[in-house]
Amino acid sequence: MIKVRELSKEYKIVQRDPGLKGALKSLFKRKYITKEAVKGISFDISKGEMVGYIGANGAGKSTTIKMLCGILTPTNGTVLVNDIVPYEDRMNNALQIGAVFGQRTQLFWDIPVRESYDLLRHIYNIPKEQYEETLEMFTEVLNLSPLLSIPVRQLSLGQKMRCELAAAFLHRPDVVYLDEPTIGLDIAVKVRIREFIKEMNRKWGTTVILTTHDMQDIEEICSRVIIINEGVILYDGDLQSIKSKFGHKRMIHFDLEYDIEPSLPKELDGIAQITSYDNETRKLTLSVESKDTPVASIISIMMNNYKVSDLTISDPKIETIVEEIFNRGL
Ligand SMILES: Nc1ncnc2c1ncn2[C@@H]1O[C@H](COP(=O)(O)OP(=O)(O)OP(=O)(O)O)[C@@H](O)[C@H]1O
Repeated sequence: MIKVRELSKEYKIVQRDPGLKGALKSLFKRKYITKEAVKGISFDISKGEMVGYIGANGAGKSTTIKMLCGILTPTNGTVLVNDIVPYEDRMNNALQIGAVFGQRTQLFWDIPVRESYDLLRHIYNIPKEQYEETLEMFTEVLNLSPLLSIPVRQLSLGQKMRCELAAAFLHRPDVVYLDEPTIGLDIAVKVRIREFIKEMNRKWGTTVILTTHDMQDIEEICSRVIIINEGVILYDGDLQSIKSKFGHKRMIHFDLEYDIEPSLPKELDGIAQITSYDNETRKLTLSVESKDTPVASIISIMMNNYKVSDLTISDPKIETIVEEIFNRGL
């Protein structure tokens, strides 16, 4: 369904000397540097797959998604989505895809949500009966009824995101691209959104490509992940193998009572690593291999060495896993 071959994208960035002189100079003589954001990547995605497209900030995720959507034209390589070249046939491609781009809206800012949907119905030429049936289902699953009569600008982030998702799936597209659909949302809304995406996939076999920094989104929704780093694909395969290799890691966050230059107690040499320390908030984060030493023992050693006012344990962030894959290999 989606075929990506040797896909690259270079951005040309204007270089400007500082100050007014620099600005004036650049009006007459422009200097460019080239940034290669995506470097010859290839993959296939079959109908109905739900794929997590992950990587650190600036890895090239949005650039790839924009080429898949047809918003950007590649510098080299090709994309085919259902035999359509998205950047050459944007109109027909738009009919077969839906998209949610984090903070941007595809709804009309000043009119009630229901009227935006009605406009989308006309844009996508959705048969009236199908539209009403779909909207009724979305209203129930995403709890939209209190929101439909409100203009988008008056909605909270979570309410807006639920409305955005409904808009992306309203015309029952074959493929939906979701770029950070749960960013900044509380856990209840995240759960509802994840359930909705899974339900649409079950019901209509929608292919979903999801970029997110939230590992939980990936775990709940995707069985396959593609990891990109500096424009190159590092891993393409099932999530389970990544988890069994790297899932033992835990992050332990300590709130220290006093600001001291933290160093790892000797007993934790080779077992834990300090990944960050902020001397203003006095937050210290350790990463540990929980399969080697129980987290409880590590905490107890730390408590003997530092005055700790609070602590939390979390799974590693995607960035940490990607960094580790990058450093250690697979
Ligand atoms: N319009 C642009 N002009 C110049 N450089 C750009 C442009 N858009 C992105 N880049 C650069 O290309 C690289 C990849 O950016 P991209 O937005 O694709 O990353 P990303 O993986 O989506 O990051 P994030 O997780 O922060 O959204 C970055 O170095 C970025 O600075």
